[in-house]
Amino acid sequence: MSIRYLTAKLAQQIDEELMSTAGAFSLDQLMELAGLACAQTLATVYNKEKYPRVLVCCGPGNQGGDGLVAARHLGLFGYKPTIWIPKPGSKDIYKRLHAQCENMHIPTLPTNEPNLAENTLSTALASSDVVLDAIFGFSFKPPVRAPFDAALRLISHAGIPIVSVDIPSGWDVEHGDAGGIGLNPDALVSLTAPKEGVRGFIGRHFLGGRFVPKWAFIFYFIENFA
Ligand SMILES: NC(=O)C1=CN([C@@H]2O[C@H](COP(=O)(O)OP(=O)(O)OC[C@H]3O[C@@H](n4cnc5c(N)ncnc54)[C@H](OP(=O)(O)O)[C@@H]3O)[C@@H](O)[C@H]2O)[C@H](O)CC1
Repeated sequence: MSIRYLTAKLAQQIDEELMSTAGAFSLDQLMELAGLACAQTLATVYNKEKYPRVLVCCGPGNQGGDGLVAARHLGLFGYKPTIWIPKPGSKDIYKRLHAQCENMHIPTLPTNEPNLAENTLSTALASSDVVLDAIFGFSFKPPVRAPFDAALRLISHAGIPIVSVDIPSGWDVEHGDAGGIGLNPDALVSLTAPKEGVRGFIGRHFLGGRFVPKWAFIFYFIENFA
């Protein structure tokens, strides 16, 4: 099977195309599908009886929005999610998604003061069973800036399973873990399409060019390399 790689730039262009052409998908729709798929993937690999406490780590971009959606669905599935979102994005959509989680009494870790934030994250990791890494996606540009640099180290050393969305956080989208502080997830949830010749793998998006329009289906699968 031949595999072609998507560059970060192309992934962003496809994203824009999906949302800009006639009959286009809205960001809300895409994020809802993405977040639901992440929650379903985590639930497939880590059952709620053994891994009930999920720490959902959210970044400042759209991937953080995927994380907020996933937290809501995980709550509905019977997990006990907790949200870590140190730099909430300013877009209205993130505020709405976060409010939905708050309405479901899903706790968010306090992050107003840097040291406290780090201690709080450490404590939360110690009382979690699995991390959903929704920190950075295809718009990440190394090197990792604070507070995410310290957070990635803490998450890496927590000794609990990590499920990453799209790209392990801290990895350069096209060159892998060049900085050496990227996460090494146990499972990766990749964007792909439901056709042959299309696969996802660590650190990269793979999409056969001819299937690009079908990306609208946003089919996810699990690449487990534990
Ligand atoms: N294609 C789809 O169907 C969908 C994909 N989705 C998900 O969205 C992400 C891509 O979202 P995007 O907002 O473009 O980018 P990211 O989530 O990766 O993050 C951008 C933010 O991260 C900050 N950033 C970037 N580099 C660093 C760094 N080195 N240190 C700290 N912070 C960093 C960046 O800040 P800037 O100041 O640099 O602008 C942004 O705030 C994709 O991967 C999917 O998961 C959507 O859900 C829609 C559907």
